[in-house]
Amino acid sequence: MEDPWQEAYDFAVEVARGAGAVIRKAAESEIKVSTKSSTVDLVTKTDERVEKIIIGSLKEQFGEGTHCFIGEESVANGESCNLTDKPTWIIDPVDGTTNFVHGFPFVAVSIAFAVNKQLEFGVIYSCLEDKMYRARRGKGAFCDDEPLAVSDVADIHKSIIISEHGTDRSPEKVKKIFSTMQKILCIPVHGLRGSGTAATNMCLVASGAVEAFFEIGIHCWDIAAGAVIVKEAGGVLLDVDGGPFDLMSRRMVSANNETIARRIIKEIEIFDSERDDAPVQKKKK
Ligand SMILES: O=P(O)(O)O[C@H]1[C@H](O)[C@@H](O)[C@H](O)[C@@H](O)[C@@H]1O
Ligand SMILES: [Mg+2]
Repeated sequence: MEDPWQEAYDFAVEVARGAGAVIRKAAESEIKVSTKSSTVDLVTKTDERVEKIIIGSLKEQFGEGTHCFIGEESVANGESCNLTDKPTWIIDPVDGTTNFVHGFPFVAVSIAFAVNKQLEFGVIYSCLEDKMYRARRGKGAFCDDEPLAVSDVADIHKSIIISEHGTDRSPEKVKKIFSTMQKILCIPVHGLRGSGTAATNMCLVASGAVEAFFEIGIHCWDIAAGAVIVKEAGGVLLDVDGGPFDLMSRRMVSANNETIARRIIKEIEIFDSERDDAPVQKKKK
């Protein structure tokens, strides 16, 4: 078959749009909040409901047996987080749950699709802004129907860099995060930013609004769709140690070019973050 995944890509766009409409509606009512890995790792009924809607629609369309699913809330409820060679959907139903809870206006639905562990496409619907970002491997990245291109800034002094604080507040990690940010700010760069959603941050790299986004502690569902979008917009993805990007490693630098990425990497104070695909019995509580 010449183009086996086009139908899946088109369907993912429609599913993401529908999921975003559910989130927008839910944002109008009272939001009940629970916590997951820490007291600042928030989850709501909407996260769970939207994930069920997305996975339910995908299963109905493509069948249960042939496709696999890695979803943020399913993993939180004990399902496996192993990426195999099978066609696999990687889903963050509400990226930016803290923003959603507080009414901070960046919340995204993130859906990616991988085959043979290679990301084939990514769809990110920034649902409060009503912007649909999408990219297919080898076929370009778009916001709505406009092609996306990363910024051409090569001088770090003329850049804006995004990072986030994540949801692990152990003092030694927070210290490293702030020390890294301080060093980057003092390069100096034009500014540091953060939208509160990794998916949206990657769209900002892809659209040229910022030069880079890096984070340690994110999960595969936060960045899988964004990884395709950044790459197809002409950007680069690296590990925070300068090695190749590894989707399951929970760390990443995405940038408009390698010069900017490697300049940031020089300043990053790396800390341990257990891999998404770590064997379950070995996972720390
Ligand atoms: O809002 P969720 O889906 O939990 O994802 C956020 C993640 O939990 C945080 O660690 C990151 O800093 C945010 O950028 C994520 O997008
Ligand atoms: Mg997320």
